[in-house]
Amino acid sequence: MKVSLVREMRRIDQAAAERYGLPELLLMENAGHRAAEQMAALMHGVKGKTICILSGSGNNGGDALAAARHLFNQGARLKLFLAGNPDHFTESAAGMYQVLQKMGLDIHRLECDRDWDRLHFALKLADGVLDGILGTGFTGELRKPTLRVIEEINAAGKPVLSIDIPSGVEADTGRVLSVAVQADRTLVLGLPKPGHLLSPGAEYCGSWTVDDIGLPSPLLEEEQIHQALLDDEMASLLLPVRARSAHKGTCGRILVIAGSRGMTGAAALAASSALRAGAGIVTLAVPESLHDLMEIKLTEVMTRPIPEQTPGIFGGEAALAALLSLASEYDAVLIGPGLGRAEETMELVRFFVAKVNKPLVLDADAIYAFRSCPDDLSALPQIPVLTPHIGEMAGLLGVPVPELRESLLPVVRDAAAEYQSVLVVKSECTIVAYPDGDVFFTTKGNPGMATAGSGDVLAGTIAGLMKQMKSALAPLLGVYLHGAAGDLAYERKGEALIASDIREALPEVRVSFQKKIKTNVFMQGTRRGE
Ligand SMILES: NC(=O)C1=CN([C@@H]2O[C@H](COP(=O)(O)OP(=O)(O)OC[C@H]3O[C@@H](n4cnc5c(N)ncnc54)[C@H](O)[C@@H]3O)[C@@H](O)[C@H]2O)[C@@H](O)CC1
Ligand SMILES: [K+]
Repeated sequence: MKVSLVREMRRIDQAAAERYGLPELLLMENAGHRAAEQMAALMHGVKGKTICILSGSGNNGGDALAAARHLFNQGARLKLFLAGNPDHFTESAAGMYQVLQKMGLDIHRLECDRDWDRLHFALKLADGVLDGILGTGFTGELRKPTLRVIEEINAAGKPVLSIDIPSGVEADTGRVLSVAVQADRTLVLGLPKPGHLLSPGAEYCGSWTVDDIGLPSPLLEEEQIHQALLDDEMASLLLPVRARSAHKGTCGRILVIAGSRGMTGAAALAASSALRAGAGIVTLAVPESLHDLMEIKLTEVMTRPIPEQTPGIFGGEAALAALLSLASEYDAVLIGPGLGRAEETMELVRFFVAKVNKPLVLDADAIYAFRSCPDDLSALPQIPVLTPHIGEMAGLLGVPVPELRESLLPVVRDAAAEYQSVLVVKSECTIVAYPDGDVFFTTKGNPGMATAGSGDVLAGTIAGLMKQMKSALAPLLGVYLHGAAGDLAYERKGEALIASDIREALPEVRVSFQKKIKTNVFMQGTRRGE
């Protein structure tokens, strides 16, 4: 499913009217009808229940006013408030407002203290709240009265359904500069927006469902929209099917360059995750003094000692020559987990990646190696995949983390183009950005995955997939499988999950996903046969 920016959603809206003859009022009516249905689901029926409806004067308010009519028809008792100016109603919202007036429904304005008291008590007595104050038309800081309404809603603690997006969340960025409605559910109209996915906005949405409100599907699948969800549908298209004639060589020979004294675990996790992702052969290159230890630690992963200058860390010309010669025998290379940040190691990383011409994943300290020279990334012989967490991404860009978070999507998109790299930026919602401008948002994952080694497992998973599919697409499937494995591990271990639990859940996720795909194909087949 695509993810749309506000201007793209407006363009879709306009095209629906101009190219398909679907007027805005009709879409609003659909949105209102769906919102009433969702409200009934949230409240386990609305008949005889009191619902407090907050409407703004934009089209988000129009949706709420349309919903009000349906809820009234279904026997709900309504308390309607206008958190906006009736003189500023959009044409469609004004249309919905007039219908309610003709039905004899009172809509209270919020002007004097008595009005605010009325709102306060209505919220106190309500069984549920419908939030149609602000939608995609809102950016920046809230005006004072709107801020007060939202604070009243949140303080009441009633079940809340937000229409399109919780009021106060900026749709393009997920920013919440003042406050936002804390929704239990959000009915997303048309397509999800970045604000439903990125923090902090995502945390205000509760569970969300997307409804196309009757918009023609060709508009929702437009090629000009360059954001998409990394969902089951996309993963099922990406998942490679292994040929019966496959052997370990065809499934990928992956070289992992990782580890230093004190960080051998990162190396072991990354290498073994590459195998769990289905790679045929994985070799872990480590500084020679750590080699014997790694041989004991790992069974299926092969190990190679690399000459060292300083015990237990990578560095020096002999190491560079050894790594380049070794890499020539492999299909893809992962460099970075647990390398440490010694200057000789950083130098080795920069020389190595400038010379190696293989599908390449740079993780952790290998990303740090480019901190003072990120532009060098664009001159590499390959388009590397970088897997920074948000702090590492901010470090690479030389901006503070809060600043990066505020405009994560455009900044990461620009950086991917500028550095000619695929950026996998890990956070509550990991995003994958390609140099051509395409950006993908994760739908899987959980807070339990914020644990040491989780990133090593992801880097290994991506590298492990690189020969099994088009290497440029491996980050997408890798992020999806890692997130899904993390969810499975979370189900079993909760917040006590550790990185190897994610790795060990990878096979099960892949098997169950393969089964699902087969069932779907089978069902499509029988439907076609009918
Ligand atoms: N294709 C679609 O997605 C459709 C969208 N519709 C709805 O239309 C919404 C967008 O409508 P609009 O563009 O009219 O915008 P909104 O209704 O989201 O917001 C506009 C209102 O917000 C107020 N506002 C703006 N900034 C403010 C601030 N800082 N503090 C307080 N108030 C502020 C404005 O005064 C205006 O009244 C969507 O979110 C959705 O709910 C639907 O009506 C049907 C079709
Ligand atoms: K809203």
